Amino acid sequence: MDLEAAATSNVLKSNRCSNPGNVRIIGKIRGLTHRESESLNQDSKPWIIVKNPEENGSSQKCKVYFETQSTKRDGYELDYCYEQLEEIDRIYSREIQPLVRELFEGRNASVIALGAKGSGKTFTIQGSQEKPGLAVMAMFDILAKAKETGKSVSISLYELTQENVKDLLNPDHPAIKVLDDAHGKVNIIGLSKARIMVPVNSITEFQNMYISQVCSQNTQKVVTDQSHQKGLMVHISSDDCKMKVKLANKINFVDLAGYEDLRKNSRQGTAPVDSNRKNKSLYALLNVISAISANETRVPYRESKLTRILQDSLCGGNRVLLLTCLNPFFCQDSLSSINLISRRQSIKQVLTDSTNRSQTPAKVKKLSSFQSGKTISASVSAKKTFGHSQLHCAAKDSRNLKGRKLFDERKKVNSQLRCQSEDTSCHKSKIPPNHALAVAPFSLEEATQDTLISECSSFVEHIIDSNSNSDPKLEGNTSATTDDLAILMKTDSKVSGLEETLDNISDLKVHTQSESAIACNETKYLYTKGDGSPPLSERIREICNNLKSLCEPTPLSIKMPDEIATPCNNEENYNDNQEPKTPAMDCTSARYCTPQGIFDSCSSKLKNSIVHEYLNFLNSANKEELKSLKGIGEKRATYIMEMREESPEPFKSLDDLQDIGLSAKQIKGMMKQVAGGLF
Ligand SMILES: Nc1ncnc2c1ncn2[C@@H]1O[C@H](COP(=O)(O)OP(=O)(O)OP(=O)(O)O)[C@@H](O)[C@H]1O
Repeated sequence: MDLEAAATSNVLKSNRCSNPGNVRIIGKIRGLTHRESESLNQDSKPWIIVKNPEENGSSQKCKVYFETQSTKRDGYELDYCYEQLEEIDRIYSREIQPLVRELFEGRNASVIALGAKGSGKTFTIQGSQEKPGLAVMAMFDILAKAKETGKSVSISLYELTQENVKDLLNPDHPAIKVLDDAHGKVNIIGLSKARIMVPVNSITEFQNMYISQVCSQNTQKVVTDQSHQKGLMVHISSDDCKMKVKLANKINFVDLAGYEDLRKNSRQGTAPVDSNRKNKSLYALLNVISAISANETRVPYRESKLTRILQDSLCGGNRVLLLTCLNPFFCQDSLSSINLISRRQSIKQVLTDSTNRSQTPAKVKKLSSFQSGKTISASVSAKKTFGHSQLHCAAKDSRNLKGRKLFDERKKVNSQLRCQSEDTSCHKSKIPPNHALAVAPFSLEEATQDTLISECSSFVEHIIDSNSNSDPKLEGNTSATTDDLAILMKTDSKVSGLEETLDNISDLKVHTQSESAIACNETKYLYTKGDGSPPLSERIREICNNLKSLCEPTPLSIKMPDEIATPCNNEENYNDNQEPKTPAMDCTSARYCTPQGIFDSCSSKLKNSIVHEYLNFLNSANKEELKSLKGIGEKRATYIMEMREESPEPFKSLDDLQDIGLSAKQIKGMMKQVAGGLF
């Protein structure tokens, strides 16, 4: 493995082992402006009351209470909250200085300011020429340390408007692209740092560059009233002669767009879609942080451009500081934002506690759940605890909250296989979205077979994933290409009875020309030469049997839930070289033996296939095709096209149709129309 690949491997390795303790959530009550302090009544009570850990005594957490809180709740929990009169210098020395120190020890960091409009985010992060903000203070220290250690410092400045990234150091440059390279590492293509280094020699030079660029964009902001997020990336690099690889660490400062409560906006008549877009980066960020805190294997970095840009600073042992800025006077958006953040804070706590208490059993449970094809894991069970409350609290706005996906248990179950293939480091299923549709949009037979093939390719990706986990040589190889598969094939040595099973799959001649079928053939090759672990062969058998059962008048077998949990060291099952036998049908359950049971099983598979193809259609059809569907007119079709620009596959389950304003009843009606049209 060359050095660059080794470095990439380390990045990917660190992506996997996140430490929940690395996320710190703090608050800051904005100081008063001159005008506010002049008009302030001496007798007026403070709106926000803070009880920091030292005052709390027994508690390690800070509690924030609001004077005008309508509901009697026990305050909002944060790690710490800085009061109105506390200066930014104090936040710097307590929160940022340690991050700068760690930056030079090889740890990335992200400082993200969020909160309502006018809550002091820009003032705290960027500051002004007279009163430098946290980023400027950090730069001062970074330059001094870089001089000491002989490292070079460069910066990138960007602005995110909706999902478009703009290079502030070179505003004429076309939109920046955020892409994965062949190793699954994020590349920000076109951003000044990536093209030309922008070295920083002095703090004045930096301050001029930073404040002037961001301020010029602020002027635009007033004109367009679009949500802008501003980001500063400070890169520290050094040439390691021995490794001949330029090592770089970075600290990010992000000033998020002002948070706007969706409920308030819908009451005021603002389109929920617009508000949703404004808050999208925040929701996506919180989802990522929740997933990292929960030690999830799949972290939804792809939900927004911001999380993609920050990906290598959020993952692993890197530090994240969420700074919640609060308005000193009543502000509904401040209340909503702290509510949102503190809920994540308690999630973080729940998950950290549960992870600490049962680290080993959790791992075992996760492994066995994967082997058994179930999605039960320690983190999932922990997630249930908060997922429920999240759903409850956001019930009214669930249509608008795209970021809710991570907390939606129903979706979690429905998208079990999809989640496997969506691991950030893995490639997605290779089926082109409109492949099946190009022939016949809702061909049941093809649809069903396609789903199974897709299941098969997802499964291949998971194997690659698990191989790279278990084999240190292959660690980080999660974004396997065909070449990577070939390497895996060579390294593996034994398998039993799988070639024939896979031959059966190819005999069915399902989409032999499609990329997904190629993926299956690769799997076959992989298993033939590979170190196929017994539970995997059991899974292949299951897929094969599913295919057979769909192509024959009478199903050969019906998979019983218990069967999946076959122990992996069962030699009787796996050590034979015979053709895999169709598992005997367990007739203890009358349900699966009766014609009714068999019919039910087949129809549920067909139903899933139709849904799958329908979603594929929505994710790939052109506007005119979309408009041909019941319930989709010009407006919805346009919105779907826009959604696709932000995310290539916005519809992952039927529930996602609620994002375009369809009710559950309408969705059901649409599906009835589709299924009814077949007969
Ligand atoms: N600690 C402080 N002391 C005095 N004035 C402050 C303080 N923090 C912020 N301000 C003032 O409050 C106003 C709003 O601050 P700022 O622009 O930083 O808010 P913001 O959250 O970035 O707003 P937006 O979401 O619109 O970008 C500014 O005029 C700023 O000078």
